[in-house]
Amino acid sequence: MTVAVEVSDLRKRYPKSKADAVGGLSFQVHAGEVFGLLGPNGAGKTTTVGILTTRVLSTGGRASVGGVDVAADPVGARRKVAVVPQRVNLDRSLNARQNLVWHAIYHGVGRAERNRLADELLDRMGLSEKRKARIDDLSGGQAQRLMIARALIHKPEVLFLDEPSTGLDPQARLFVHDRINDLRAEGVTVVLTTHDMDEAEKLADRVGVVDHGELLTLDTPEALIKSLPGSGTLDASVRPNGFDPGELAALLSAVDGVERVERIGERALTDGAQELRLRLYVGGEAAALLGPVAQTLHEHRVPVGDLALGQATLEDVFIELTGRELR
Ligand SMILES: Nc1ncnc2c1ncn2[C@@H]1O[C@H](COP(=O)(O)OP(=O)(O)OP(=O)(O)O)[C@@H](O)[C@H]1O
Repeated sequence: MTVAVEVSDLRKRYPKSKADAVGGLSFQVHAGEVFGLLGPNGAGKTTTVGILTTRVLSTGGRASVGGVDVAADPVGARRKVAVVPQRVNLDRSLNARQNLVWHAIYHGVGRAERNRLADELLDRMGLSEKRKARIDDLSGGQAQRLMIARALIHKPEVLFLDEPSTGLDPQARLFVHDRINDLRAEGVTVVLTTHDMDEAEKLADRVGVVDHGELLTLDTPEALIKSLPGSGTLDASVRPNGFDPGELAALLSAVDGVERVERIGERALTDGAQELRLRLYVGGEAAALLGPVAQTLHEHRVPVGDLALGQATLEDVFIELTGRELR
């Protein structure tokens, strides 16, 4: 197994800051995998990617891409990587195709090759008809696809994608996901930062969760979900019938096999009554608890609108690790 990205006891403290933005982070990304870097706002993801793409200088530890130490050889490291930032940073004085060609020139790609690659990438990103478009005339999704095309034109070994589908409509999001899967099939290593847990669960081979500049966990999405206490769930929609949510949660937590209960929402029913939605995390087979849970609610005269089996998700893992507080 070849290592594409290596971060070892990496640290970054911004000038005048009292705390480390990245505080001793260590992980490896394998060549050819899609790696999800997850964490709440301010966790240190952008700073870490900034160091790996040579835009931010670290204050301790080591970081390398494609075997090149980013601090010792930033020029060499830049050849190995490409980054698709969250905000559009295309050159507005150039049209869509010219943006690709100029980027290729910057990276020393020969004339015939860069023209061929620009047309091929425009086609692959569904932008052939927009080749002469001004940047300001592109939609958010088209600009994002053009930035991915630009990133790929010098054939990077590692592609960093910062929040690749924020602000995209479902079609554009699926298109970007398909292209990420294509890149994996071609052996390009992809490091994805995202707040979208569905996206991470669907695309990433492994994910690392960071918070306060430290790595909390790293594994495949499936393994992380399995490791969650109570990875099977039961979702119950009930009319509280005088019980407050805490009392109902306590009632259901007392059912043998229920590990914890979370309130996931409420809504007003057409007759004006409130309906409470609760998620029960269970240790064993969730289906075996359908009967006991229904029985407990029935005994306490709590009407049940719906009781359904579910499965914990990466979002549950994320919340369990990083808490519910706003950042
Ligand atoms: N240029 C800077 N100067 C000072 N502090 C900074 C700077 N950039 C980031 N920080 C701080 O470093 C910490 C980590 O920020 P970073 O942007 O790396 O987090 P993040 O995980 O990418 O967050 P988000 O999900 O919101 O993009 C935060 O506390 C942030 O306020």
